[in-house]
Amino acid sequence: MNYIGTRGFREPRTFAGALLDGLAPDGGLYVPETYPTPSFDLTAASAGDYGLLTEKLLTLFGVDVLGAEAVQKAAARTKAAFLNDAGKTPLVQVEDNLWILELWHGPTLAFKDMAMQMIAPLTDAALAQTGEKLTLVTATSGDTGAAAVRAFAGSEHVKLVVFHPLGRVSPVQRLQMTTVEADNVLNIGVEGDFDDCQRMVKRLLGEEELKQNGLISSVNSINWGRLLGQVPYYLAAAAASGAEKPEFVVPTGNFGDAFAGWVGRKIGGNVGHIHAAVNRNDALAQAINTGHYVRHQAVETASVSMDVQAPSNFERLVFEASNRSAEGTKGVFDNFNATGNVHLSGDLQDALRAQVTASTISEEETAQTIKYAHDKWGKVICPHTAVAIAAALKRNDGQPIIALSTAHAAKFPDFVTKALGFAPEVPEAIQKLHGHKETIHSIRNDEFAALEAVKAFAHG
Ligand SMILES: N[C@@H](CCOP(=O)(O)O)C(=O)O
Repeated sequence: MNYIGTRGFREPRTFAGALLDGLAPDGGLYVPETYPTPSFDLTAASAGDYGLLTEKLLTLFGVDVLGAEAVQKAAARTKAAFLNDAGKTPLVQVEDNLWILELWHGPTLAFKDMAMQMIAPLTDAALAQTGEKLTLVTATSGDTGAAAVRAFAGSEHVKLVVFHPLGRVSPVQRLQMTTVEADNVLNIGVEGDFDDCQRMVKRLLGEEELKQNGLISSVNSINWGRLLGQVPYYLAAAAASGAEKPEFVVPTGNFGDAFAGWVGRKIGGNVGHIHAAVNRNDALAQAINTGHYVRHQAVETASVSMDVQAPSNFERLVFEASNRSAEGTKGVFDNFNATGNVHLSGDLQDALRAQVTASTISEEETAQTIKYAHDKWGKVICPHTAVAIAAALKRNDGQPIIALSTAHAAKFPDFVTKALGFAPEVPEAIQKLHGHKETIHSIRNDEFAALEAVKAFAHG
């Protein structure tokens, strides 16, 4: 199993190569050369042990180049982050045809833990093979950074740099990143928004100066390894629901999670339609629904981790929807990067909509849905989950729907308290964050400043 780039890069890369590159050298995103066909029954496999399902999937996607031991360790760690306190698939049925998949039982109380806990040991194994050191640069609107810091803090061969938009992640998310004392972690606060941070990361990945000092990659969902860690839970949830091809409604920022669901369906899993639910930062939904892909300044919302206006994984969807046209994909994203305003062809629009649909949820609807979920089902949900459930309730036509619940409500206490009239219960993992020293290195919104900060840290 080899990987190729969405913009034409065709030198075969193994999984280990794609993991340690992050982005393809021409700026494209890695995808499998062809999607594998499992020789095992995906539905039956996922009804059983989540660790075993993950092991099989990782092997199917060529992760076994890193050895069976690394695959087993990675699968065991993602399983620990996935299962609920009772050791079960965290799928909760709230209506006849509506389930909530609670993906926040990992150490930082967000769905990012599953993939991050999985790729940390895989990264160690890949580095053990090459004997090299690695700097990971990562952009976050809150949850990715916290999960990455947790997974990589103290790692011997990895230095981790996390860029977050200053003042634009929740206080809990910030504390999860900035109170971890580890010499191999640098938290950078950028005077900008998430899209600025993500642009910096992509730029840094191509910096020759940094490459001279060792490998450089990212643990954002631009990295195929990150995305792969999010495929198993679609299969496990579909199996646990007992429904035939349930639709998944995914709260969406960088579009990695929704694309992972798409992959689950592509390889023949019991995964039905994928619907992306976005907040007011809805460039993705506008692109899919109107054909206009326009870059806007991100606005601040309650579902802060979804404040993304240039979702990286839209590129993978465009690549697949255009019958894997690297030329067409490159054209769309070169144009978007240069002008911030692209009109997608009618054929491409149709093809995109055949793969994924999308809708926008307002702040008011988000607050109302938090209240509704509590009053109707006794569930206290976070604003991101509320965006998904609001979209799911609008789509509910009697078809089975699984809405993804991506974070614990206590990570966003202010908005949830306002919506409910009382504060969500605070788990011990969050209580423990208070009273520690925070370390943040602030920079202006400037790529040169980002390069200087990473160089000083990576070379130090
Ligand atoms: N929602 C994210 C933004 C980065 O997304 P990723 O899936 O590409 O890591 C966050 O919480 O940081």
